[in-house]
Amino acid sequence: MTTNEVTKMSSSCNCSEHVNKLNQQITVMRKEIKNLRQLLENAVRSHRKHMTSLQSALTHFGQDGASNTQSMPKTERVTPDLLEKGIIQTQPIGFISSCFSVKNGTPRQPAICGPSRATLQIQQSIFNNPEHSLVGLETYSHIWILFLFHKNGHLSYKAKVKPPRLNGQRVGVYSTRSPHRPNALGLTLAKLDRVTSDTLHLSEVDMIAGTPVLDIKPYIPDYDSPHCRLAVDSDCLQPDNTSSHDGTFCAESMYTESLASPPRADNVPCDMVVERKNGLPSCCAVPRILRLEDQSKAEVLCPDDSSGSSAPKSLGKDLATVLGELKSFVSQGDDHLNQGCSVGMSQAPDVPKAEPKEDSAGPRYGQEAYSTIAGWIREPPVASLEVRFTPHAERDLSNFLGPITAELPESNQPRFQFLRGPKEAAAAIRGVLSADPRSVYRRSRCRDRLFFFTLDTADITCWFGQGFAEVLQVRPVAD
Ligand SMILES: C[S@@+](CC[C@H](N)C(=O)[O-])C[C@H]1O[C@@H](n2cnc3c(N)ncnc32)[C@H](O)[C@@H]1O
Repeated sequence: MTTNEVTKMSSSCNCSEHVNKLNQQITVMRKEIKNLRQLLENAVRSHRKHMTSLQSALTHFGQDGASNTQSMPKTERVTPDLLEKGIIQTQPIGFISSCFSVKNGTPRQPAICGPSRATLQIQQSIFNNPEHSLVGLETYSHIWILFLFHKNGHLSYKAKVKPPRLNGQRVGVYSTRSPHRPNALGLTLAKLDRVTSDTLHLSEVDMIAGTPVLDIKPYIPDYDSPHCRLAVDSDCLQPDNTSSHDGTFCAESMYTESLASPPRADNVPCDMVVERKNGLPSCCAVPRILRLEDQSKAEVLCPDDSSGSSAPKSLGKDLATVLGELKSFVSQGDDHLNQGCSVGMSQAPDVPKAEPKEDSAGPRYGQEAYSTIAGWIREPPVASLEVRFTPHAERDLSNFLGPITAELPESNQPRFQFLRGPKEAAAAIRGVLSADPRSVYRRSRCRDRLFFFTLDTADITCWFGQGFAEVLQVRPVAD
């Protein structure tokens, strides 16, 4: 309805209430038109960008397009001129097979759902012998996975986004892990359970089945965690140390021994304990205090040592004393010790809270924190939920078996493809639901509605109440 029509109507019926209503409707419609225009503009902008990239790629690869990269010699997929412009024709090294088939109900970060399992097979089109590319990787417990958010549905993005855990508040896209970003690239730190030939067996993943993987790299705390970098650097600078002053050299030397999967001591803040290997410090994001049979080798990092030095202090004390010291150190308010550590945080008592730092210069080595994170990561406005199962749902779940093994031969019961059994599935369901997987819209507008998601071969039905999520039914997926 046009403004003229509204005016005409108002003069004929002279009913001010009616006119007010119509005016309100017009305001709403105008807003909607504005939003639509914005969306359209974004879509056109994004389309133009992609056309430009495509055109460059087409020019380079010939008019039949670059999609036939499989038939091209591997070395010719990227040429120096395009590479220099930041344009590469990506080719997935493999595709994820995972226990999550759709985005809904997939953990927002790998750490919230430990048992989430997946496999990744390296494609033959990448290497003639894909298994060769994985030699040595089995010595690492975790790997970085770089992947494409191929199911984003659209390629549009905005400079500010509303992370679900921030309950509607906006922040810059680059301060978040939002899937909707200019180059739809995801980064996940996954646990590497084992390697068989050309296949990686993973857990702690947040990627859906079919996700194209562009690259993998070993997770090396000495390079990737600022806490560990400090440990390595400070030790390398000791005058009596035979290694060079280069932290890289130092870090590589100490990893000549392979790291067996260390047991976790979740009650100890990570990155605090340093174990010596080959006379050099080996720090780990997973604390290995339980492995320190020879306690004379144990060292604790004291980043705010009054001497100003951040060098490790030798302890040579028993485990209880070490733990006591760590606890009191933490409770004194040295909140920097835990920042940046994600392993075992949920179980860690006395974990200090991370506040956003006001100092724009940021932390400096040997002075303040090694790394800082936004306060809402650990203290989001959206509280985590208690997760319950109805007796009916528990019975449903107990019917499931893990994948076929020698101990679990064929049977008529429903089976999981990835998860090892009902216990692991229950833990995964708890992980997904306790983090409240609903969108902000659903959380605020669609209360008490049923929520469905698929985990491995099970369809889960649940509902959300005040502060809890309750699983009502666990059924084998229809197909
Ligand atoms: C918030 S992102 C974080 C991913 C990664 N850890 C990161 O930081 O880049 C995780 C969410 O992305 C979505 N997702 C996972 N795989 C996807 C894919 N292939 N395409 C689109 N969305 C995906 C799921 O809904 C999941 O909850």
